Amino acid sequence: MSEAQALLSARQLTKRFGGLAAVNEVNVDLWHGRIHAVIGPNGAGKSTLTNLLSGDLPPTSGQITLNGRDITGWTPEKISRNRLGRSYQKTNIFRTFSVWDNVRLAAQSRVQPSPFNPLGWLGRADNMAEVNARAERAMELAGLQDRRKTIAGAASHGEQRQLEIAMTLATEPVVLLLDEPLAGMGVAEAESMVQLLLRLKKDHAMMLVEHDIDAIFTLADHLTVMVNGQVIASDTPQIVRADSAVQAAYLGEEH
Ligand SMILES: Nc1ncnc2c1ncn2[C@@H]1O[C@H](COP(=O)(O)OP(=O)(O)OP(=O)(O)O)[C@@H](O)[C@H]1O
Repeated sequence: MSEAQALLSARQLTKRFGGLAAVNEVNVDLWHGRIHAVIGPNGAGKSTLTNLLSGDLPPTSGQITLNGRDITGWTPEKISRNRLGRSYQKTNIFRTFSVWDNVRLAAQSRVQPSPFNPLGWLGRADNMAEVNARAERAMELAGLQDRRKTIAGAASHGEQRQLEIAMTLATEPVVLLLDEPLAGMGVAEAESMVQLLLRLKKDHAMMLVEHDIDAIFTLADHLTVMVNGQVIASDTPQIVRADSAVQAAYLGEEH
């Protein structure tokens, strides 16, 4: 990979649902060590864009490359094994399991079972050691070392969001797609999540779909604004903030 190559690139990415272009010829580049935030009003196409990049939805047209390889049309599992991780807003959490067991299960998902012995990894001590080490690193990175035994469903809202991120980190992604990690958080929880995202930024290429404008201006190097499936602005947050079309369409007068 050359220095000048984005880790993840989407070109002319389009998703149609019948007559509706939910994502319309969108270009995105995610670079190592940088956070690319995506904002837009409800229905703008942010979740659809995330789903396209993670392989959860096939695009109608356009191309996605990861580390220089064309991954368009790959399954989410294959994309995940190629080091793209996304968080799924709690839907992946086993609420009756401990925080540690959730992270460990996520770490196991990276071990690819052989088609001849799908449970082969179960008896392999070296695999288990690797899985545990990966889970341990993810717990530490996400700041959950003191919550190993906490039952996930009983953890605070903020801790559950940290857990989603830890589960994503357990697959050792280099590209991270995070869907509203600050949603529903109080001031203190949001501040600690911002600090976590700043730590993660150093070693990842990140896309952040987020509504919290203050957090975006703290975190993001690049800001894309979507409206009705289209990108109406994409530049540094400072330049985007000054864009009159953006102010009219999204940010509102208070910004
Ligand atoms: N599976 C689907 N089938 C049909 N239409 C869909 C589907 N998923 C999304 N849409 C439509 O595509 C458009 C974009 O939706 P999307 O959820 O991507 O927007 P969003 O920006 O993430 O919104 P929000 O902020 O509310 O989550 C919306 O008009 C939505 O109704």
